[in-house]
Amino acid sequence: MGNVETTRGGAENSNPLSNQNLPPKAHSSTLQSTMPVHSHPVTQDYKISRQVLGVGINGKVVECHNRKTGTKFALKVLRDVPKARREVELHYMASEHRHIVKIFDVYENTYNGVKCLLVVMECMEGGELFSRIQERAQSAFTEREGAEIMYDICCAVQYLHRMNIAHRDIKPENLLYSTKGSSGVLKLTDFGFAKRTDATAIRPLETPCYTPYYAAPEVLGPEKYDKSCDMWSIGVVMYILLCGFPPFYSAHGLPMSPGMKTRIRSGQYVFPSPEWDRVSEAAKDVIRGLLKTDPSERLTIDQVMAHKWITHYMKVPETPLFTPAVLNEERMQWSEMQDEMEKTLASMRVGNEDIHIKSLKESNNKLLNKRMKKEKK
Ligand SMILES: Nc1ncnc2c1ncn2[C@@H]1O[C@H](COP(=O)(O)OP(=O)(O)OP(=O)(O)O)[C@@H](O)[C@H]1O
Repeated sequence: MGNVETTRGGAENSNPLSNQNLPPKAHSSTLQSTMPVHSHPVTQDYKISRQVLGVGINGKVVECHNRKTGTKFALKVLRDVPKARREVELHYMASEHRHIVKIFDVYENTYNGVKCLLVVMECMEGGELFSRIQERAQSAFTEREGAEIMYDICCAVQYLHRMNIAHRDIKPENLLYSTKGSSGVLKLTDFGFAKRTDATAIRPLETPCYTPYYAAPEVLGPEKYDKSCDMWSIGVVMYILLCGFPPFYSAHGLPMSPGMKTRIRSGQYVFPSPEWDRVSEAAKDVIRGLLKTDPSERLTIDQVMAHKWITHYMKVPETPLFTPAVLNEERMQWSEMQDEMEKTLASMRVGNEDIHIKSLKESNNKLLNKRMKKEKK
């Protein structure tokens, strides 16, 4: 890290290639916001490389170079469906922030009759957050560095929440460094599950009914519920950052047990010895506030940003942490941890999609109708 400068946490707009603040070109269409979308072939402006940077469930990310400047970018290829449009739109809206991966250009091109969205992003060459900490095995990784990282992540999330956008997929794989080395900036990416939470967001015409699989969003209201999912994720990332293992292990060092999901839901976790012995009480206080099972009790991003451990991260003790060593010891279990976090995030989202559940009266289900008639008698 080591990037404590005045622009920290603020928006930046330095790239001349950016279309932001420019009106859409004559041959471009626009999405819901002012995002310009080019309809000419992406290959006119960028040379696409065979180098695959990553593959996700929604599409491939490959390396590309701007034909005029030779600058390297990452190109995400998505099938042009409404969900992808929402992803690109919300990511673009937020992409001016220093700690959010920047989108430079968007194209809508058709390949073999399939409409695609092609998103040109800054190329994140520094790898994932925890891979970088894992590489630190030889030098001490301190609580203060952990606090600085959390400050950066929280800045990005505060920016999103103030724009009424919930990310809903904050996890270690979506936190990437811009470059290798100490000048790398940590940024949040992958808006595949992001959602607008303000009243102007498009909602179904009818009042939605929510299925509370994970918690009760109707108690909190959908807006706050979506944001509270991000807060839970921040809590998990912070916990791992300070010790190297997730909060909901069956027991540190043992494989994930089937009961882990239940424990996540009931919020059972501990701060085991020796990893947590020297971690400050202030850090544990933030984690306790973030990992509350009841989303209405969980800290909001503004509350976290006001907490001394985050605000005064430069005063946090420089206690060496076990994190790099534990991450190295437990490489094998990392993918299981990722799966479990993914499943939990998914269950939180399922509880709060804009799902309209038909009333029984609207049902065309013959069996159900038969049963209702029986019950009336
Ligand atoms: N801007 C970037 N620069 C470099 N690599 C990137 C960039 N964006 C994404 N990647 C790589 O591509 C992978 C997939 O990207 P992304 O997470 O955006 O796709 P996705 O289909 O939404 O994935 P997921 O399955 O995680 O939801 C990432 O894990 C990362 O390794």
